[in-house]
Formats: sequence, C-alpha cells, structure tokens
Amino acid sequence: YANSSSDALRFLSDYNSTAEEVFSFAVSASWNFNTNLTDHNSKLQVRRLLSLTLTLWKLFFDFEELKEIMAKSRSYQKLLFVWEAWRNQSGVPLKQLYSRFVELSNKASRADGFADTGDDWRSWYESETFQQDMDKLYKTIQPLYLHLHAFVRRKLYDQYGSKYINLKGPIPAHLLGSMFAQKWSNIYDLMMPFPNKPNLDVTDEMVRQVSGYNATHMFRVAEEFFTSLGLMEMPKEFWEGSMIVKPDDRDVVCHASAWDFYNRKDFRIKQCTKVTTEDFFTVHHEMGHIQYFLQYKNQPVGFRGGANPGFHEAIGDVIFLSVSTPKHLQTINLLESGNADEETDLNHLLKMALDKIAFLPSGYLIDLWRWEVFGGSTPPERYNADWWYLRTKYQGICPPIRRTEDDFDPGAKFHIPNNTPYIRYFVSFILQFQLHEKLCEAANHTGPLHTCDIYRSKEAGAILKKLLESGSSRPWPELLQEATGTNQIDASSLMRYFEPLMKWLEKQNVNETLGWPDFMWVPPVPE
Ligand SMILES: O=C(CCC(O)(O)[C@H](Cc1ccccc1)NC(=O)c1ccccc1)N[C@@H](Cc1c[nH]c2ccccc12)C(=O)O
Ligand SMILES: [Zn+2]
Repeated sequence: YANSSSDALRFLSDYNSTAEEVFSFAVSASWNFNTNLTDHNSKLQVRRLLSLTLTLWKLFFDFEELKEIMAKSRSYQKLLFVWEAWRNQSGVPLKQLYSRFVELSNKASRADGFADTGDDWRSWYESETFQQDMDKLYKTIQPLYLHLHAFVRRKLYDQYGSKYINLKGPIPAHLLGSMFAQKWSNIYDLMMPFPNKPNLDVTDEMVRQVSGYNATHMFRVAEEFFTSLGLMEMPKEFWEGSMIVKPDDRDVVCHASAWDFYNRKDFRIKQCTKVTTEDFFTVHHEMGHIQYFLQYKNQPVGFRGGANPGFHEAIGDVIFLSVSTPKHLQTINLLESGNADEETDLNHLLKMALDKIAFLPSGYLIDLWRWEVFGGSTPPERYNADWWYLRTKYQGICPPIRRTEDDFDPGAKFHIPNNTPYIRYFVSFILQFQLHEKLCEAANHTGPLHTCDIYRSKEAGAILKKLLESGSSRPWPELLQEATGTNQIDASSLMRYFEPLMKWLEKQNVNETLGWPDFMWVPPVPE
C-alpha cells in the first residue's frame, strides 16, 4: 500500500511538471496567434475553424467600430444597417461549418462518456439538477426583468414612436445600445430617471482629465483596488507581456481575455482598451481572472481553475460593484460630488440594472440554445428559428428585419465560433451579488447594499483570498459556504441590491403591460 501511494504521488508530481510544460507551449502558441493573426501563426494552430472564422472577420467590418456605432447612434436605419451587416459577414459564413463542428464535438464528448457536449459542459457544476437550478434562478429574477423591460420599452417608444415600438410587443433588437442587446447602459441617456443629476457615465471625465486616463492608468487604478484589499499586485511579467491596446500594425482578436501560461510566472491580459467606462469595467473583469490565477498558481495544474466557471467570471465584477458607486468614483476623482442623494442613487441603480439585469436572460438563453443543439432537439434546419424563439421568449426582443435559415445569428456572437461556454456568465451575475453582500458585511458597511464600497477592507480581502487560493481543489458548494454562509447560488442578494429600483419601477409601470403578449409582432422594415 505504501508503495502504491508513493508511486501515485510520484506519478502526480511527474504529471504536474509535464502538464505545465505542455500547457505552457500550447498557451504560448495560442497567445501568438491571437495577438498576431497571420497565416503563419494560424498554421501552428490546430483550431483551423477559429483561424478561418477570424480570417473572414478580418476581411470586412471591424467589429470594434460597429460596436461603437451601436452604442452611440440613435438613428433607427443606421443601427439596422450595422446590425444586419455584422450578422451577414460573421454569422452566415459559419452556418455549414457549425453543424459539422457540433457532430465532431459530440463525438469527442461521447468518447469521454458524456451524452453530448452540453452534458460535458454542465458536468463542471457538479449538480444533478443543474438545468432545473438555473431555470429556478431565472424565474426568481424575471419579475425585475419584466419591470425593467417595460420601462425601457416606454422610453424607446418616446424616442422612436409607435411605428417601430409596440407597447405590448417585443423590442426591436438593434435599439438597445449593443450588438446583442445584452448590455443596455449605452442608452442610459434615454433612460435617466433624474437627468439633471451628475452623469454617472464617467467616460468624458476620464478623457478630459489632465493626467490623461490612458489604458495603462486604467490598469494601474484597477490593480490598486485589488492591493487595497491585501490581494496581489500584477507581477512585472504581466506589464511586460500583456497587450492592453490594439496594435496599429497587425490584426488581433480584440475580444478581451486573460491568460495563464501555467508556468507560475507569466500572466497576461489581451484587450483593445479604449478610455471608456465600459472598458474600465472590462479591465476589472479581466484583472479578476488574473487575480484568480495568481492566488491559485501553486495548486497542482488540475486545480488551477475557478471553483466552478461562474466563480472565475465573478471576481472582477464583484470589485467593479464597489468601483462603480458614486462614492468610489469620487474617491478616484472621476465624479465631483460623491455625496449620493436619493436621486443620484436611483440613477446609479438604474444604470447598474441596464447592465446587470438586462444581461440575465441573454446569459441564460445562449447555452439553452447550445444545449439543445448539442442534444439534437434543435437540428441544423432550425438553428436560427430556435435562436429567435428563445431570444423573444426570454429577452422580449425581436429581429428588426425578417430572418431565415440562411442566416445564422448565434454565429455573430464571439462565444459561439470561439466555442466558449456561456452559462458561466449567468451564474456569475447572480453569484457576484452574494459575494458582494458578504464582503460588504465584512467591511462593516451600513446602509443600502448598492452604496457599498469595500475599498481598502482587509477583512473583505481575506475572504476573497481564501476563496481564490483554493482554485478548483474543493467542491464549489463547500467554498461558497465558507465564503458566504450558504452553499447555493441564490438570487436573493441581487434582489435585495435592486429592491429600491424595483419599488420605483413598479410605480413608473403602473399602467404598462408587463411582458410582450403580442409575441409574434415585428416592426415594419423602413423603406
Ligand atoms: O466575454 C466576456 C469577457 C471575456 C472573458 O474574460 O470572459 C474571456 C472570454 C474568453 C474565453 C475563452 C477564450 C477567449 C476569451 N474569458 C477569459 O479570458 C477567461 C480566462 C481564464 C478563465 C476563464 C475565462 N464577457 C461576456 C459576458 C459579459 C461580462 N460582462 C458583460 C457586460 C456586458 C455584456 C456582456 C458581458 C461577453 O462579453 O459576452
Ligand atoms: Zn471573463
């Protein structure tokens, strides 16, 4: 017995060092490709699908520019042009490839003993009832989503008129400020409850600042929040190796990502950072991944992951829940008056809901669709129809122009061609409020949860550190229990955070129709 256990330990330590070398080589090759999209680098890549997709994408519109137009334009026709152009160039070419990809992916998952790839991906959450758990979570937050949806639809009705907005129907998908109608804070200016209060979108202030908010400064400010909690600073290799602005001499994958090179030294972020509030948020999101890498770097390779994938996505967002408060924005002098009066508070809560609540149905449905595709209940000839059924059922949005099966709208969303699972973000958006509530208690916060800023709280930092250094070495319910006192993903913290907004929306919507009973309605196509 003694021999076998020492053999086992030797095997594991050999495996670990070998795995580190193999992983490190693979990650380096992938980094080189993602930060320099040339054919040479793609030949090093077994992921021909990705390189083919990216080659297609390189040929046409630059997604970053289209994203900016979707955020800023208030022209119905212009938004429609951009919305359709992106789907024609990114989604349509992928359709045939995707059904073949599904077959191959399922084959690989079945070889590992799973029913299909959806079954494989769900297994990471170690719950026999995972799909039901997610559906229950969704139903908990749905009342809040319906009120936000009704309020936003009314404001869009005021802006675009009765021709394009049906107050009992779904909202045309291209009017919500982002390419996939997942993040509505770019139309916050149309939604502000109290327009004459300080503008909480601090982009202008960041650009105006004499010290010049540039990408490096944004990363340094984010880093300082983590170290204020007693967490780790970014190592020098991070600053040497990261790509934090889009290079002007080559094509890169601009979708932000964080990289662990599995050598306990190299950790990087790749982000085409612009000086905007949105990118300031993404800097924190990505740095949350890096902090996780740093905290679990001495775990065996097999345990270098989030407690479950939702935890990895939540860490940076938890920090940003504090950063985005008027009080903290004033602390880092991005806002003059931090003394949040009632009205500024409500403005802030609505802006947070336009990101966090608006996102939830889309964070849920993307893998609902993919699980049905991998599971076979959605065959290739119904990919687009089922996608739009789920988009209308859960998000209450509709396509601004007719869609057919020649289109492949899911393929326009990065995570589908990149084959990155998505339910992790839905889990994260619920979990981050549980963690925030607990960290605020540890930081001796008093007052409403949405005004809490854990900045400089070593007690809060200690709870986070204990969670992060465990990696995936123990079951996530145990780690969640130790960090928050409950062992379940639970939306009650989120509902408490937004309670003042829910009360306000219920008053605003007293005469509105909640939901979209005219389920099949679509807007006229502008002549
Ligand atoms: O994709 C991202 C951020 C990118 C990422 O940090 O999650 C990145 C995605 C990725 C995965 C795999 C390869 C390439 C990119 N994930 C990571 O970098 C990462 C690194 C280590 C562990 C886990 C994830 N956010 C999602 C969801 C999301 C978060 N906040 C949002 C706000 C508004 C709208 C969407 C979002 C999105 O944009 O749809
Ligand atoms: Zn992430």
